Amino acid sequence: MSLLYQKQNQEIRPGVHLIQDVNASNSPMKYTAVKVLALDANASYDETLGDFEAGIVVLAGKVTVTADQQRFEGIGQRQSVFDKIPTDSVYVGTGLPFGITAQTAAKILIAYSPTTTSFPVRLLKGDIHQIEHRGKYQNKRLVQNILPDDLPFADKLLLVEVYTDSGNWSSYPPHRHDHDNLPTESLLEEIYYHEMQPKQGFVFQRVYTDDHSLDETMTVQNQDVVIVPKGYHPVGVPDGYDSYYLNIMAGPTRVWHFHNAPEHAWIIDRK
Ligand SMILES: O=C(O)C[C@@H](O)[C@H](O)C(=O)CO
Repeated sequence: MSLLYQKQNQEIRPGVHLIQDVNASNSPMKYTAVKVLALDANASYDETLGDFEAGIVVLAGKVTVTADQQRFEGIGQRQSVFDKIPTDSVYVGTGLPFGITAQTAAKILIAYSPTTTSFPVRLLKGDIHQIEHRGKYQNKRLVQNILPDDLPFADKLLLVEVYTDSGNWSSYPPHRHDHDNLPTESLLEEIYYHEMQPKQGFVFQRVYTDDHSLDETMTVQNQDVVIVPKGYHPVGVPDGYDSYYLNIMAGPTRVWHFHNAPEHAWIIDRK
């Protein structure tokens, strides 16, 4: 089973390019799926959700999103994810149609999670995001929460953006969230959508379980996806390149309680 999905570029409608499409038909993921689209200016994409909720994240550019008779005009806050400005997103509940029209060239990520419980359509403006600076030494990262577990706007989906500067590590020390053992640990699948700056860069991501029955280390390039059905999932960023990733998490219960690998937990406690 490969956990790495290299970027594609397939024109699926005029001006709409499919960069990633990872779902239950081409992966072992049960709770999470993702689509990444690049839209030329004025291009449109639409879809009707089945038993899924979705988070439409405007990674870059400006778009108009319509959903359930609501219209969000000109949303999106940045030209590139590396502007590091919190962006706008739209939550769309189960069974609803939605449409996206690009006002400028745009890049969109659509995160999905299967559910039959529908929440109202909601615009998640970038300026409501909680920003966190985590870690010390070469373990520093900037976190922009889009749909964290303390915002009760979705049934399953959790969405977060993470910036890791050149030479640093994130999702580190290694942690897992694959045991359904609340309140200690929650079972959450996770999908990583990665970008790098400059874009010829690469990062390394390891996904492994305690018994090493799963232990893969991947070279990840711009616009690749890594799936984490289970296990620890640290990311290392080489010197000279900055990393961005967007995490989609979902599982039986919408709460993020993780377990740090005990042998590496000392990394957090350093003075
Ligand atoms: O803090 C980080 O480095 C980001 C990670 O927590 C990342 O969002 C993740 O792995 C969530 O489980």
